[in-house]
Formats: sequence, C-alpha cells, structure tokens
Amino acid sequence: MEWVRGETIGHGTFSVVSKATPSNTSDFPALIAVKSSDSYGAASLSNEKSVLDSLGDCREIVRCYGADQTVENGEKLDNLLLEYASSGSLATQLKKLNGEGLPESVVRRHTKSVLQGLRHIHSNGFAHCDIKLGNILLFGDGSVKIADFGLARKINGDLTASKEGVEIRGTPLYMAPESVNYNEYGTAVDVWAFGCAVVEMFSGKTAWSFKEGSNFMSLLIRIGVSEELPEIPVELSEDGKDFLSKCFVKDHERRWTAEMLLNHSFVAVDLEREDFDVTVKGEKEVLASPRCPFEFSDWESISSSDSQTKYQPLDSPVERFESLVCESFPDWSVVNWVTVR
Ligand SMILES: Nc1ncnc2c1ncn2[C@@H]1O[C@H](COP(=O)(O)OP(=O)(O)OP(=O)(O)O)[C@@H](O)[C@H]1O
Repeated sequence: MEWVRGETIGHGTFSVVSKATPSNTSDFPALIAVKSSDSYGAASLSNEKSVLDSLGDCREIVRCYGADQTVENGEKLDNLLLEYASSGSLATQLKKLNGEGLPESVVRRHTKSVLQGLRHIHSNGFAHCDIKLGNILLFGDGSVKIADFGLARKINGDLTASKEGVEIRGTPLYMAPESVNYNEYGTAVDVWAFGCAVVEMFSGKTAWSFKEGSNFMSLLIRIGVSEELPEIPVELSEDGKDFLSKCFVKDHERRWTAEMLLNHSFVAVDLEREDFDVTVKGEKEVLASPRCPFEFSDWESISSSDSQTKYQPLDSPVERFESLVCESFPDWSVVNWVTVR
C-alpha cells in the first residue's frame, strides 16, 4: 500500500504512531494509523504483525493492513499499517475527565467488548501480556478495540514461564501475582490486568493505591506476596464488584477466564451503544502531572527479555525480590525507569 505520513498521534516505548493517508482509498479507509520504529523496536513491531496476522479478523481487535519499510530523513523505519482510532486510547480519554471515571453503563459496554477481544486472542493460543487503558483504542462510534500486540506471546497450554530469571513484561501496575512470583505469563494475566483496567475506567484511579514516594519493590511485594488485592471501587454496583472479584483471584487457576466472564451478569446483558460521548468535566482538557513513578499513564511497557542481560533462574519469590534490589538509589524521574530489571 502506498501512503503519505501525516501528524503524530502517539508515542510508545520504541515507536511513534502517526496518521497517514493511503493513495488508494478504494481498498483502504481514507485515514489509517502507521506505527513506526527504528531498529530498536523492529522486533516488537514484527512480533505485533505476526500475532495480528495469526489472529485474523475480529471486531474487537485493531485491524492490520500490512507492513513496510521506509527511509525518512536518512533513517530506516519499519512501519505497521493499522486501523485508525479517531478518539485515541481509553487512557487519553480518561485524562480528559480530570481524575474522574466513566459512567458504569459505558464501563460495562467497554468491558464486554474487550472480553470478546480477549476471548478471541486466548482461543487462538495467545496471551496479550500488556492489557492496559493505553492499549484499548476508542473509535468514533463509541466502540473499543484491543491494540499493541508487541509483547503478545504464543502460549503452551495455559501458562508459559520464562526460564531466564526475573522478567518484567508489560506494565508493573497491571502485573499478575504469578508473573511477579514465577515469571508466568498465560491467558490469566490478561484477565488480572483487565480487572485493573476496569477499576481505572470506573474510578479514574489506579487499582493499586500508593503513597507518594513508595517504591517499585513494595508494589511487587503487595502484588506477589501479600494477601492484598487491588481496590474495588465502593461506588460500583454489586454486579460490578462481583465481576472484579472474579478477575482478582491471586491463584491464576481459580481466576475466571474471559469466556467465563462473558457470562457474568455484569456484561451478559444487552448493552446499548448510547452515552459514549463522555462529557469532559471542565472547559479545557486537563492533563494531570504524574504524582509519582506509579502514575499509570506514563508507565511504559517493556519486556525485560529484550535486555542483553541474562539471569540465572530463580526459584522463590524472595530470591526474585532480592535480585531486584540494588545498592544505588534509583532516579525515579527517569520516565522509562521500569527498565530496572
Ligand atoms: N491504531 C491507532 N489509532 C489511533 N491511535 C493509536 C493507534 N495505535 C496507537 N495509537 C496511539 O499511540 C500510542 C502508542 O501506541 P502503542 O501503544 O501501540 O505503542 P507502543 O510502542 O507499543 O507503546 P507501549 O510503550 O505502551 O508498549 C497509543 O497509546 C495510542 O494513543
């Protein structure tokens, strides 16, 4: 496909996303999104393309029209040509609400759509491994689709555990206990992460509350070792609370699957597509400054397996935590601080 690059609409860890206009609009929409990366992000982009190809068409998954390479300003770029989401991601949408969440009726509708997408991904033998609001795209008609398959992986049975020691795949605030403790990344991690995303959608706040100055290790301990669970908003209906309690089961074998959740009364009803045009509270768009490194919107997703460093396998959570501790004091002001592995 021939296309012309337009304005930039998003930035990821290794990529830039721009609008683009295809030259031949009889076969393609008038506007598409092009996700481009230099050699550092090429592997992630190529993984994304092959996963999207394997998944085929699904209404709740962003469409891929192909891939190509260009040389722009003397730099070689790999490009992924994607369906364009005119309203950006749910994370962008939520930022506009100035700390408030979406109405429960909208949350239910989005929840059902994402679950349908997850069911498709899981039944095709993949785990997304990076479900978060920034990777759920919102379209002009109010529908949502799952995007960003850069960290997705093929699964063997229900779980795959990395044998390469400590691995951080995805965004720490959404990490499931089995990933923190045992490097396990199966379909159940998407359900846990999606529960965290549903909490955020409804409350406008992260599912794990944290105090200013709290650190990465304490979050991992809360997720992996303590009995604590992500906070379920008290204002949510009883149906919603029960739904989330099925996502937040520490033992991944007892956690509900996407298929099971689709039969939960929170979503197993006819949800009409109305009130999707969510009112922005306040005249202007207000983008809150990050309060600390756990501020969800700026957390980047990364796979520690991209690292050159290889670790010895670690058997227990205690050993894993010890291996993450270092003598030097971390500089939390660095945006991609989660690359500490
Ligand atoms: N198809 C699309 N249509 C519209 N906006 C998009 C599209 N794809 C991505 N974006 C925007 O670009 C941002 C970055 O895209 P994406 O998450 O795919 O990049 P990434 O490098 O994989 O990011 P991450 O660091 O979160 O893994 C998204 O949060 C979204 O705002």
